[in-house]
Amino acid sequence: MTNNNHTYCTIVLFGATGDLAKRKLFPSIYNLYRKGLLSEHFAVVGVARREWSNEVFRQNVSASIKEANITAEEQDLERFLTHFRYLSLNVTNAASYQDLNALLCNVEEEFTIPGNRIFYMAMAPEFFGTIGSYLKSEGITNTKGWTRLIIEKPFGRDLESAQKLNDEIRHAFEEDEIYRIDHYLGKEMVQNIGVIRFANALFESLWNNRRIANVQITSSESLGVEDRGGYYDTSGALRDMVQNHMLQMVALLAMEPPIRLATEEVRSEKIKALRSLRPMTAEEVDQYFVRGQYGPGIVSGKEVPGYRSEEKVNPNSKTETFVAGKLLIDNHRWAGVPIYIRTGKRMKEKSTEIVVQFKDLPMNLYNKFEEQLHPNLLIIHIQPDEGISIVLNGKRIGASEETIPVKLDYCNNCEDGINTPEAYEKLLYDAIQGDATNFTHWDEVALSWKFVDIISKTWETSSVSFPNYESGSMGPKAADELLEKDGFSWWPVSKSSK
Ligand SMILES: NC(=O)C1=CN([C@@H]2O[C@H](COP(=O)(O)OP(=O)(O)OC[C@H]3O[C@@H](n4cnc5c(N)ncnc54)[C@H](OP(=O)(O)O)[C@@H]3O)[C@@H](O)[C@H]2O)C=CC1
Ligand SMILES: O=C1O[C@H](COP(=O)(O)O)[C@@H](O)[C@H](O)[C@H]1O
Repeated sequence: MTNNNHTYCTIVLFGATGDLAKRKLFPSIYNLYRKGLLSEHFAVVGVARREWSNEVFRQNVSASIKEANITAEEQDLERFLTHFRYLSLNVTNAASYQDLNALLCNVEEEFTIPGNRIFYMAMAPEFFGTIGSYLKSEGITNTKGWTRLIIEKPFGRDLESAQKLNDEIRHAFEEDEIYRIDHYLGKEMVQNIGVIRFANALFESLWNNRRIANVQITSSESLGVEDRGGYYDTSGALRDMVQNHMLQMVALLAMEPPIRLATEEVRSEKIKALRSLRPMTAEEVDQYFVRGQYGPGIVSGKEVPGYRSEEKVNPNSKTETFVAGKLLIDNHRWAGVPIYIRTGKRMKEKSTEIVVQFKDLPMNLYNKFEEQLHPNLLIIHIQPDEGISIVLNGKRIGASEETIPVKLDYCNNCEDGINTPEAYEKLLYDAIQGDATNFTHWDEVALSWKFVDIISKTWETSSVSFPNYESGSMGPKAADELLEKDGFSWWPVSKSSK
């Protein structure tokens, strides 16, 4: 064996016949393989109830790779598929875990894998605790190698249920063996936030309340709830997007520089940032947060139904499909700087973007005195465009001394021949390497739930008039008023600003 044998492992995929496995995980594993980031010493054992044979499983894996438009050499794909095994198993049946153990020992011998096992829970969260406890009680975590648990969202639906779930999985796994996925942390430009901040004197010296007027984070989606109405109607945008992805981006933007890039140092700074979020009282929720639900409208030229007419959604649903909020971070660096967030479904376009608006200069030498200069902006384009723009003021060409805003654009995903790896690909690779930096620590999860619980509890008990925004718009009017009260407005998201 070479020195890399610490990465030789078996991925046990619970929920191997499901949507996530098909759309994201199989294509990601294949991409790692074809890039040479996975040695031949690996195996994937798919687990689900369906009575599939190894052959049927492999056909499905192969189809999912082709559907993901990955160019696959037939021979290469065939070799890749020999690493896949399938076991029909009901995860609630303790006895069948012995079959799993036998199969794992088998593939470990065949592919010379030293007992390293990743358990990936791509299943409904109600099974996470059961699987965790059987993995331990049936001796499957008892191997000569390492064991790691990758766990999907949602991680609970409030602090109490998240705590219960965490206690259950902690019976079988130590905190440092648990990899809680937040796929936004695998996105190229989310990972770039740290580099932009900590590798550029230009920004780090300005990254404080003396220079920054406000920060805006938008994650808009043009899709509705698609076929996930059943799940979404019990969740809503606050739990689905704000508790995890949005607050993770806030933490990365607000944290202090870590002393090193080690997992525990980065996490500890993110935890401090989340701890500094100003908590609200129930009475203050409406002052700081706005909720919305989409009605019918037109998206990309097509008529679409309102949320309440979607499949598996209660026709009188009070579930929010849009959230905007104003967050304050009570520490020395950020005191007084509002961080605005907004996210929603069936909005005008799909775009995730961060805008940092710098404070105006104390006086304007140019233009007319009563006119403000255009504020300097740093825009981090997370998706679909990936890149950075900086908006500065320049001189209008010609004799006048007038200034005009000038936009400097860097496009990350425009480089020829470079395909940004899919978030899941990067996160799977990290988990195989044992790098948990881009996964969420329990303390981050707990602090995020603590922050959103007060909002969800207040909303559950108060009345609301839904729908309150048209599909294809940028959300309810109240979301604009949230900023107008502070003298600001939302900067347009990428496509509409070009
Ligand atoms: N799909 C997505 O894009 C995303 C999903 N997630 C999360 O990932 C997880 C999985 O989601 P998704 O793939 O969409 O869900 P699916 O409903 O598509 O898949 C569920 C899987 O669980 C299996 N399963 C269900 N009950 C049992 C059982 N008792 N024993 C063994 N296997 C069982 C099903 O297979 P079978 O019926 O054959 O038993 C199937 O493989 C969820 O936690 C979800 O929130 C997170 C982000 C995005
Ligand atoms: O976790 C989730 O994220 C997606 C949005 O992810 P993106 O990578 O497409 O921006 C969202 O649609 C889904 O509701 C939510 O569960």
